[in-house]
Amino acid sequence: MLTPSLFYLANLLFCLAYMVRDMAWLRAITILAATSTLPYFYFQSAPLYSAIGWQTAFIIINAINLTILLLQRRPVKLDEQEQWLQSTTLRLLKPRKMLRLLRLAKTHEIPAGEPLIHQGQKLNALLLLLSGKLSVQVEGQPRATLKPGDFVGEMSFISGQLTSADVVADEPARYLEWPADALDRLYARDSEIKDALQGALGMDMASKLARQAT
Ligand SMILES: Nc1ncnc2c1ncn2[C@@H]1O[C@@H]2COP(=O)(O)O[C@H]2[C@H]1O
Repeated sequence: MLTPSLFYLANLLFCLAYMVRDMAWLRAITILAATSTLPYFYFQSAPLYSAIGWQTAFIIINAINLTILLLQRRPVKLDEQEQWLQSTTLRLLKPRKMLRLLRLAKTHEIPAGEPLIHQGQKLNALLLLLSGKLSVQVEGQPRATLKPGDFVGEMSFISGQLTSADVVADEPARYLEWPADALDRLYARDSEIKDALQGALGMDMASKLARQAT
């Protein structure tokens, strides 16, 4: 009597699993449901080993995927600089995605007075200023000042054209540099990062326009 009831319960659990939208819950309930079928198959007049084998395979597959999902959902630890980026320029990216993006970047430092970008060059990179101050000049005329958290070289990165201005360090500066081809490869692999980074670039340009208007 107990085993048919367990089998009935297992099927109800399968129904519930197919109703939930969260993948971790779906897998957890499926494991429970599949486990509940095992006594029913075992305590038949002749144990149904083939059914037991298949249910065990489903349990193992779901358990492996559930473990991977839960590991991916662990909270991530961010250092001070990462926390700052997460609350400012890269806030559209989830922390784990942001770390994935940051792993592709190299950090550079330049002294005051040093040029970072020459007008008309093929930059093939996207930069993000971490500290210091940069001035943007066209034909020697000042156009804008860039502060920590601003992207640099984003115009040529987006358009694929040559750089639109000279960019010079007003004070010692530290910045991140992503090679454009590494970002292209990441874009192809992870559309969530692509959408979030494109959103961040849009917000960056909007804030530069707003600064220019004041
Ligand atoms: N008017 C502006 N305001 C702010 N930043 C600018 C301006 N013009 C150019 N830049 C920056 O200077 C960079 C020069 O290279 P890019 O054209 O790739 O990207 C440009 C921007 O990052």
